[in-house]
Amino acid sequence: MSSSVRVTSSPTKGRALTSVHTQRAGTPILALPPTLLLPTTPHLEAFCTYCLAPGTPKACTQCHAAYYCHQSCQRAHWRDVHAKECKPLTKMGQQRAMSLPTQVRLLMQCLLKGESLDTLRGSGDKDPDIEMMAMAGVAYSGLETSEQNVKRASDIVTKIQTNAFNWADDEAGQIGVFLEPTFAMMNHTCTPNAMVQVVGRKIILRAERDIKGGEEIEISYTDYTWPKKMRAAALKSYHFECQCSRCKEDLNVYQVCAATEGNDLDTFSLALGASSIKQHPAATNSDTARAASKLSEDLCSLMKFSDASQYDLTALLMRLRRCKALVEKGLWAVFPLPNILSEVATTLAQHGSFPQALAITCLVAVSGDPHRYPATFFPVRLRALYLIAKLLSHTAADTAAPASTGLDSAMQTALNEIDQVALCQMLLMMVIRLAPLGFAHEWDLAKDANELLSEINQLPGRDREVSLIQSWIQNPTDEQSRAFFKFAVVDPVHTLADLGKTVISELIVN
Ligand SMILES: C[S@@+](CC[C@H](N)C(=O)[O-])C[C@H]1O[C@@H](n2cnc3c(N)ncnc32)[C@H](O)[C@@H]1O
Repeated sequence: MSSSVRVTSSPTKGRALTSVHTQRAGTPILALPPTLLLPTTPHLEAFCTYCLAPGTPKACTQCHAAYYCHQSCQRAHWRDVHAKECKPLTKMGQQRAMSLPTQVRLLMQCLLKGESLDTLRGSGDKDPDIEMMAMAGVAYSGLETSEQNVKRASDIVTKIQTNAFNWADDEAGQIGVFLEPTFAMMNHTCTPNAMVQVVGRKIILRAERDIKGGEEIEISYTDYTWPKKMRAAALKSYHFECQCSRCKEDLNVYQVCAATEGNDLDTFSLALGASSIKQHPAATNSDTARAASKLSEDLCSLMKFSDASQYDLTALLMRLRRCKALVEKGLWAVFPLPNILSEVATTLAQHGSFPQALAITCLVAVSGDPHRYPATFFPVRLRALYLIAKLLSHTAADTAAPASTGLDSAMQTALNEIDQVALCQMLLMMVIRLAPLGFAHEWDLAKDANELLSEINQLPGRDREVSLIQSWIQNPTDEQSRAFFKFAVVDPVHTLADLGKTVISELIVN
């Protein structure tokens, strides 16, 4: 166990992980490889079985049920577990192996590796589903289905259910599960002080706000922006009822954001100042607050968690239209609106409608993300910054051509008035600066940002702008830097975000 944390006990939650020292918001507290890691069954073919990198990995030529992005991953996975699981998977046939529930496949890995997850606690549940999974895992692993083996396997299944966490890809969302004994000591709250971030094949525990020495480190096992009922459903397999303020008072994202302390909400934020984001009517007016929570509950079934590559614009727009009440009330941060808007932006970009995608992405980045995730370094927020930069690199060519017909005039005027190059550079520098300290070179998003930044930095004749940008990134909090950041980043993104509102109104009407 690292010297920065220790295991303590909580009167109501069992064991807990506690911070030994004060940790500043954003600091990586732990970085560990997972003990068990697997893409969930629907994602097996699209993510490397060993490192979970997205792409078109190649199947193991024996079992065709494990996929690798590179030979090095295949070799490492072979040493880790595949040497033991390949034969049983081959024996059951590709079709059955590829449709095994994720928990059964994890159980097989435990049984074949002789991993009993000793230090972890299970629920001790004995329901028929658990027994079925245990029987299947034992039989598929080639072990005798004796009472003793099935009992041991049932125990492992309940430990997996209680201690495995979701592995989230920056782009595709929750695509895998992992288990790691120190991480498994952390309890849940929907108002966490820490978060788990995936970098390469490592899991990083990062302070989400300032944590004092002796304070319990708590993470959220679900996306805490989901409405209460949806969070409760996601927590069901952990067998407890969350007693946090977000749950007890059914607070919406604006109310939680208004109560958030211990974060620098201003530096590197696209929102117009910490005080303004805390003053949203859904935080200050109880009727609007209740309406926000109610609409979120009513609309949560609209969220599909589909594969980003398969968005269907017509179906997506129908879902967006159902969110009309949220749009009309300006509740841009309330689930599922920002999630659907991000899907709409991705789909529009896939159809080549870059200006519209840009405007919507800016709207989510200024009016959704800062309220949903108050920490400026939250990966969802950094991904939006990168996307804005990427989309600007597409629209820049359109604005450069005076006879462009691809842009409507308001967008053309707005883009012409912006120094798009400086904006891109500064957004990308924010992504790199806000990556977990010491891991920027390993984190895919920061690597992509660095690559795009290197291309843009080669543009000639920009010495004056480059020197202003350099002094801003070195001293982002001094008065001059703040003014420059507002002028070069915050104001232009807000102008584009306002155009995003028009784009959405048109999409809802048409
Ligand atoms: C990943 S483990 C966390 C460590 C656990 N407390 C232990 O003693 O091993 C998850 C389990 O911790 C307990 N737990 C986590 N968060 C809780 C909370 N907010 N309230 C009550 N119990 C909680 C539940 O029993 C849950 O199934």
